[in-house]
Amino acid sequence: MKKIVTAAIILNESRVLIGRRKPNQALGAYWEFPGGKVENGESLVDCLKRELQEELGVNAKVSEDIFMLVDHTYDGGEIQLIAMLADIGDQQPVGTVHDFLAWAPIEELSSYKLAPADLPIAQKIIQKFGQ
Ligand SMILES: Nc1nc2c([nH]c(=O)n2[C@@H]2O[C@H](COP(=O)(O)OP(=O)(O)OP(=O)(O)O)[C@@H](O)[C@H]2O)c(=O)[nH]1
Repeated sequence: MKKIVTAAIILNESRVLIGRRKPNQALGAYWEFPGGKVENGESLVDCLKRELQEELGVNAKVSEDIFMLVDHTYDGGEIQLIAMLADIGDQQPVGTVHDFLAWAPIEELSSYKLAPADLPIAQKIIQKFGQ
C-alpha cells in the first residue's frame, strides 16, 4: 500500500531546514525535509505537527495548504510525499532522528544529496523563494 508521508518546508530568511538520514537507514545519508508517515486517522497537519515535535522538539504552525504533492516509487514501495509550509518562529530545532540538521541556503539546495522524491519540491522552493 502507498505510504502517505508529510514533509515540512521550514524557512528562515533565505534558508530551509533539512535533515540527513542516518547512514544505516533506508535512503541512508540522503537529506530530506523533516516529517514522516501519516498514522491511521490522523490529519496531514496533525501528522506533521507530531513529527516536528518528535524529530526536532519544536511546536510548529503548519499550513493547511499543500505546497506540493509528489508520487514516487522506491525499490521498497510507493510513497506519496506531501510538502507543507511550517513555521517554528525562533525555536531552535534539536534533532533526534537525523545525524545532521542543516539550514541550507535555498540557492544551494540542489548541491545536497536529496532523497529522489524531494527533488521536484526543492526545485519549486528554489523557484518560489530563491533570489
Ligand atoms: N520525512 C521524510 N521522508 C521522506 C522524504 N522524502 C522521502 O522520500 N521520504 C521517505 O518517506 C518515508 C518516511 O518514513 P518515516 O520518516 O516516517 O520513517 P522511516 O524513515 O523509518 O521509513 P520506513 O519505516 O519506511 O523505513 C521514508 O521511506 C523516507 O525515505 C522527506 O523529505 N521527508
